Amino acid sequence: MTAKIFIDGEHGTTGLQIRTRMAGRRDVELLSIPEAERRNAAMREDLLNSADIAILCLPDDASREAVSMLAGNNRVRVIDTSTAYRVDPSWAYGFAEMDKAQADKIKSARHVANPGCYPTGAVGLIRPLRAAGLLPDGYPVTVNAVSGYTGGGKQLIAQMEDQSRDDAVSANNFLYGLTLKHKHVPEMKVHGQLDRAPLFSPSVGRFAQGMIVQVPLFLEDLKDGATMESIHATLVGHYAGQDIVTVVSLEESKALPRVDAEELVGQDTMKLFVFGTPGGAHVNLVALLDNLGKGASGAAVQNMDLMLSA
Ligand SMILES: NC(=O)C1=CN([C@@H]2O[C@H](COP(=O)(O)OP(=O)(O)OC[C@H]3O[C@@H](n4cnc5c(N)ncnc54)[C@H](OP(=O)(O)O)[C@@H]3O)[C@@H](O)[C@H]2O)C=CC1
Ligand SMILES: CC(=O)N[C@@H](CCC(=O)OP(=O)(O)O)C(=O)O
Repeated sequence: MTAKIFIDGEHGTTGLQIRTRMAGRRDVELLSIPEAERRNAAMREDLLNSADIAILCLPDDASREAVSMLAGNNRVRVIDTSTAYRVDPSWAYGFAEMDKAQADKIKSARHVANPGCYPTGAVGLIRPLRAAGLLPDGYPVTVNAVSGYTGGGKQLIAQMEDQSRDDAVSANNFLYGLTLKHKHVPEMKVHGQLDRAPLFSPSVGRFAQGMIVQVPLFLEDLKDGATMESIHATLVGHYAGQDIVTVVSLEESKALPRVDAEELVGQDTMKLFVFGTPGGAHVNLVALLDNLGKGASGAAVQNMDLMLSA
């Protein structure tokens, strides 16, 4: 049977990338809204209610509005790519590799919240260490990251690419979220299973897609005896049995002169690294992904496929 999919926000950055990934597929029929009508509420409501799965690629408020347009409809399933429902316990968190039970939760869910790009990296690094008891209660977790500028959607893309605009950004690399209240902090805390909110400092570089997320750790403040090797082995064990999140071997990581934020552009996978020196005092956990791949559109398609496989 062909599943009817409506991408609300299909003409935006995330929506377009989902459409590209669906091209040529025979198992799905895309319901589409003309670009000029993208904000036509009556048309959107009609299309949303006609879909088997609605994928929302909208700002938070518009996502909430779309969900309210489906009130009373018990049939349509929803994947929301915004921040609106990511810590809502009645929504399944759409990070299938997060733990062994998550893929089945997504398969059977009516409502799936697609993770944020930065939390995909941060939760991917932190959660296995919390689950294994290596990262103790009270540990002050910090998360530093750089994203390609498509992470900021159409607005930031225009500011970075069109220098004639009044609000053009000329910087090649800038820090933001300087109040340390970024909207991804609650999501990192809840799904990273942290008891303290992490300190999160994001930045943007002058490249379209790609992302590096870093979680540096002091070994002496982890569970007694934690080493670079035991942390690496914990990550390897956690991600065994699937091929979307890979943990790079310590040998391979040791030989790397640098990590390129754009390495996984166009791919829907994520790589995790453990950097440091054997016997040293510190490790740096690093996640590498495409903000629009495993960080958004790739993950949404992965979640859709899980839901369709139920
Ligand atoms: N870009 C990324 O890397 C990631 C994005 N996300 C999330 O995905 C969602 C979409 O982001 P992104 O694609 O980057 O954003 P864009 O700004 O590129 O696209 C958003 C789209 O939604 C449309 N839209 C806005 N308001 C409404 C409304 N009230 N009714 C109907 N359509 C509306 C916009 O139309 P218009 O052109 O008229 O504004 C635009 O087409 C956001 O919640 C974002 O946070 C999640 C992870 C990563
Ligand atoms: C570079 C940039 O601006 N990135 C976005 C996050 C992109 C993302 O993950 O989006 P949502 O969580 O909104 O879905 C930001 O920091 O707000």
